[in-house]
Amino acid sequence: MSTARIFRVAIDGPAASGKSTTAKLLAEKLSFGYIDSGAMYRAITLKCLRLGISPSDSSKATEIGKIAQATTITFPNMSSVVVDKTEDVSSEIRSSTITSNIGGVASNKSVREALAEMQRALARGDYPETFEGREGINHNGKQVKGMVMDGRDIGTVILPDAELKVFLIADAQVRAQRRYDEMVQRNKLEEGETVDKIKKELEQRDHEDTTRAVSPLKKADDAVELDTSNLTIPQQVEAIEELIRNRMDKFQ
Ligand SMILES: Nc1ncnc2c1ncn2[C@@H]1O[C@H](COP(=O)(O)OP(=O)(O)O)[C@@H](O)[C@H]1O
Ligand SMILES: Nc1ccn([C@H]2C[C@H](O)[C@@H](COP(=O)(O)OP(=O)(O)O)O2)c(=O)n1
Repeated sequence: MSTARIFRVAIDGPAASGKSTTAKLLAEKLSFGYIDSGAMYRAITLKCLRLGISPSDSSKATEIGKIAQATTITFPNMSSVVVDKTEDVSSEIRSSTITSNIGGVASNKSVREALAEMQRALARGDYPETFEGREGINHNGKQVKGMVMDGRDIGTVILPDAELKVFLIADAQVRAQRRYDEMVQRNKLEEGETVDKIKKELEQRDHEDTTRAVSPLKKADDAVELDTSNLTIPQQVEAIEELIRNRMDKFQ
């Protein structure tokens, strides 16, 4: 088990506010680990759908919780997510089918407990030894001096004592336009997709995320809020990097 202290950065915020882009770039610059907690919820949603289980079926809540407990999620590098050590699901978990079905998984208490256990272990730097017999939970298989984790409840529930908490926000129209541009760029624009439709979907998901009973999205009291609406990606990375560097001076 690791004893070295790890500088933990929690980045939360609504959908498409820039969390994962910013977190990945920060992790690269600072040689920190990066954990995309949303990818874990997406991976469990994918598994349920493949098993023919509707995540919103409340009669299946216990079963879905067991699926989460029994699933191994690996991040072999910053952008890849592998389930059960065999399949790279990085691309498939980003589909609109997964996004529109994720609410049932995200509001399932036992799923959240199972994923919270993994996320905290990852943030402690207890790679793979934390889950003996379930090796495969690691981050690039190496020890790091810091960790950036992004999601909805990282600063409030998962790492309430994180060394730095950031709450990223951006105007809904701006977020929808960015997601639209991303889909065009990746050649993933689906039939009938418009900026307006994406905006409505983002707002619907923000509503679900902020109103669910378990671990709702909310800014932690001690989080630094950053509005990325009028920032470039390098600007938002620099702003957070500065916060990290200032606090790292006093860390250890
Ligand atoms: N400041 C910015 N300016 C322009 N595009 C941005 C900015 N920040 C993020 N993006 C883009 O917006 C989209 C959503 O960002 P992403 O990091 O995926 O958000 P989240 O992880 O919060 O859902 C991505 O295509 C990303 O490249
Ligand atoms: N820590 C987290 C991370 C994600 N979730 C849920 C709620 C989110 O709407 C979905 C998808 O999260 P993800 O960060 O992948 O989504 P976006 O990139 O913002 O579209 O997962 C969560 O409940 N808690």
